[in-house]
Amino acid sequence: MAQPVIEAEELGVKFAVNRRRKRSLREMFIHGTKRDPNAGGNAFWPLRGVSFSAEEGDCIGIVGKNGTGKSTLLKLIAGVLLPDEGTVRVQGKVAPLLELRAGFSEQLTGRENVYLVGSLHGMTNEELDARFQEIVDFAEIDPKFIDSPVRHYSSGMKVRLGFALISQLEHPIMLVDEVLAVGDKSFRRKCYDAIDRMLSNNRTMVLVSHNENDLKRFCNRGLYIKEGELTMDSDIESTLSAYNEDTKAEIEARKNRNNPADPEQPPRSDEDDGQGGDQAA
Ligand SMILES: Nc1ncnc2c1ncn2[C@@H]1O[C@H](COP(=O)(O)OP(=O)(O)OP(=O)(O)O)[C@@H](O)[C@H]1O
Repeated sequence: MAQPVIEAEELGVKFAVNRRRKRSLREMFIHGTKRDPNAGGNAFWPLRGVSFSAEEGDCIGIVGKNGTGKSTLLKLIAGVLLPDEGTVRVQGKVAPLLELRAGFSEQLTGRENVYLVGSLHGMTNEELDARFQEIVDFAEIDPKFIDSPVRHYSSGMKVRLGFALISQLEHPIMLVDEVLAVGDKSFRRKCYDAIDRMLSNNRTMVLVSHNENDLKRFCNRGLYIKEGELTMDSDIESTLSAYNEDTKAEIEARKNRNNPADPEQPPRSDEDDGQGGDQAA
């Protein structure tokens, strides 16, 4: 039987009170060695006891409410965070499309960032020279901006340049965190084509998204993370149904709480589902 390309066992990470958590080299490179300024509250486990494995060619969608640990899971797979419990074993190189802003240095120009981040991911200068124009064209960065510091770029420009660069990597595993939500319509179409191309090469992808259409389009499997725990690992349709059911039940419960069966009480008009416009709910 083929070895899984990603294998997580009882994976957990803790954000601790007033204690410097172990940081990976990459994390230190991105954030420096400063203490986490938010490390003041109680210790908590954003993610705990997560076990799953992915085979070559799998495209796994991760769903769940905001703040339930989806991005944290991707960071653990990418090696950007180190687990406090359990293990994650990854077979092959990882192309991470997450925290692109953190990956790019604001002071450096678009060109410098492409060379720096590309080389950090193992591309040679020759490869970068050969692909540079293609990357800039894909990202639709106006040539007059490519030598400006990235801090002057819009968030869409940064994500486009990040996607254009990372999608050039031929690594067997891709981790994608919500980047499809950022680009405009025409850019999204190009991203879809690029992802289709990557998946047709039997690569493995893990995608965090709140967009049900994207999840259904690409993923064969779905993981549902609820309050830091993996509550479902199934086909994407069943996983989305379970998530949508829970969300519906939660909205109902909230409505009932805010609006108990009291004929005197007028119905509230400001209900929302608390998902900030999420489409997967
Ligand atoms: N570096 C950190 N230090 C402290 N807490 C953190 C850190 N990173 C994430 N968290 C917290 O961990 C929890 C999980 O965050 P995570 O970003 O994984 O959620 P998510 O499911 O990806 O959310 P969203 O759907 O909003 O992107 C949240 O409560 C978040 O505030």
